Amino acid sequence: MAENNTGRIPTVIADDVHIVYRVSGGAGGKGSATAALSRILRGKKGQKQRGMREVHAVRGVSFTAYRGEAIGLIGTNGSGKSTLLRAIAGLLPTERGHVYTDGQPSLLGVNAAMMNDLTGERNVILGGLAMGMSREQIRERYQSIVDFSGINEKGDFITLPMRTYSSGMGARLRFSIAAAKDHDVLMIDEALATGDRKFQIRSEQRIRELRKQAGTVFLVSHSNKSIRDTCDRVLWLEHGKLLMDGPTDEVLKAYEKETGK
Ligand SMILES: Nc1ncnc2c1ncn2[C@@H]1O[C@H](COP(=O)(O)OP(=O)(O)OP(=O)(O)O)[C@@H](O)[C@H]1O
Repeated sequence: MAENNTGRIPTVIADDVHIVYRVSGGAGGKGSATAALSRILRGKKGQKQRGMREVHAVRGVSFTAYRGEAIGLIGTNGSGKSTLLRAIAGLLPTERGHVYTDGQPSLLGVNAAMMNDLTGERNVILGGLAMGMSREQIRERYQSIVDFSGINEKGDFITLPMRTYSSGMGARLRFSIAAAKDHDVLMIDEALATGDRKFQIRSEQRIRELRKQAGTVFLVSHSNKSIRDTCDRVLWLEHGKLLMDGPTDEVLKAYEKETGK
């Protein structure tokens, strides 16, 4: 993208973005046996289903993110933070409005796909390949990824299947693989909350480095401290709407006043 007249380079532009989920939910709930049975009885996939419910998760959000910025996303549970990130990553279609991005943003969520039956070691290789690193780059960075994750601090865990890891260990490994690469736009969804404090400090340091390498980082977190330590700008979402967009201190102060935390 071209530089604008302020000299800053935009990396993500969200223009009046609306995201709507469509959920088929009968009286028994979408996961129940009766709901499944009624879906089968209703027939083919393409048919319009009765009882389809809409969740308007993001409602007219607009902002521009620039290179070198670390932007925190805050808001109470269900306010639309993860949905907005998934739309920026191109994983969800917009109902209305547009998202423009410079390059392919990488979304790192605590649920990022990893193969639980494979060892941590194999997952580093697969995860690296999935993020577009070459085999050579993965070989070069392998040890620093493992060291950064701290997985081997208490024994040789990296050669064990990932299903034997605690949720914090899995999240740390995912973050370490993603952070080994320089990203144009890196989006982190709550990854920091699952690691212990020592790991959080290391990841915050890495986020600051990624920013220096001219990328843009988005961080969804319920930890105001993580946001304060890493972000210079904060977007506050509530009920899918952008309530505030401004410098970290200003927005967090208003958020803390409103929510009491
Ligand atoms: N897959 C889905 N199908 C239907 N509705 C969904 C789906 N995912 C999220 N929602 C709904 O969209 C709204 C926004 O959810 P989202 O996960 O984006 O919020 P969030 O701000 O990230 O919440 P949290 O802080 O709890 O992680 C909520 O009302 C939620 O119920």
